[in-house]
Amino acid sequence: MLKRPRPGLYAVTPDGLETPRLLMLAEAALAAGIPLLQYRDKSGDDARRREQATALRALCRRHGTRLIINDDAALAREVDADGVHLGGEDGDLAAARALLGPDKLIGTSCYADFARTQAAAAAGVNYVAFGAMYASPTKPQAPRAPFNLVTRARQELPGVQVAAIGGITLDNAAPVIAAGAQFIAVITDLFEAPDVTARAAAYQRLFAESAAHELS
Ligand SMILES: Cc1ncc(COP(=O)(O)OP(=O)(O)O)c(N)n1
Ligand SMILES: Cc1ncsc1CCOP(=O)(O)O
Ligand SMILES: [Mg+2]
Repeated sequence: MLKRPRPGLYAVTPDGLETPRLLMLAEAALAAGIPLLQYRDKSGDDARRREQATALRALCRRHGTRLIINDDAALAREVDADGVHLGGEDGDLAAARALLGPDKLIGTSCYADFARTQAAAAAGVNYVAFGAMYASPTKPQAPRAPFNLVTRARQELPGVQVAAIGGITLDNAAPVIAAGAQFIAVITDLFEAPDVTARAAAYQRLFAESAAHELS
């Protein structure tokens, strides 16, 4: 059976980078021992996406981090990634499961919509993502999601893991984790940090601290 990724930072790559810079930034984040990395490139350049996804696949394997491909189940299958992330307009969840099989991760955006969350859980996704939690520099128009959706999903859908995204920074992540988010998905605050490895490690420490809190 598919092992669930441990809670932690879910690094999402900035859009439109040249391959050397993409790999340098990804490697810096992976060096902190994060559970998940998403390749998110909206360029529509299929050859470049295939080349970059393949290179990230090798990098992630070396670091023991799961690689998730944004938007594109066929590319996830082609490069043997660990899974795919699909938003509301990115294709059918059941079709992605049929294509990828039972051992790959499928995550989906649920925005601020709990009915969509329940339907996604019934369709067999591995994780749901809520957001934007805060105003996002990457997606300023993204609608905001209340923290209580995160808590509700944890309580009502224990078979599904919960991610949160949108405007998250090291300074505002703690309440999102306290609400129950198992994955904190970050672009700007991670990849624009002066030291990406140190920033990723600081996010990882937030999860370690919250786990220690739960035990005490
Ligand atoms: C972890 C995570 N959550 C949400 C999204 C957003 O997906 P989507 O709504 O399809 O928007 P794009 O990222 O494709 O622009 C995500 N990518 N990852
Ligand atoms: C892809 C996506 N979906 C909702 S907000 C967002 C962007 C997250 O990026 P940032 O961490 O820079 O706010
Ligand atoms: Mg999408």
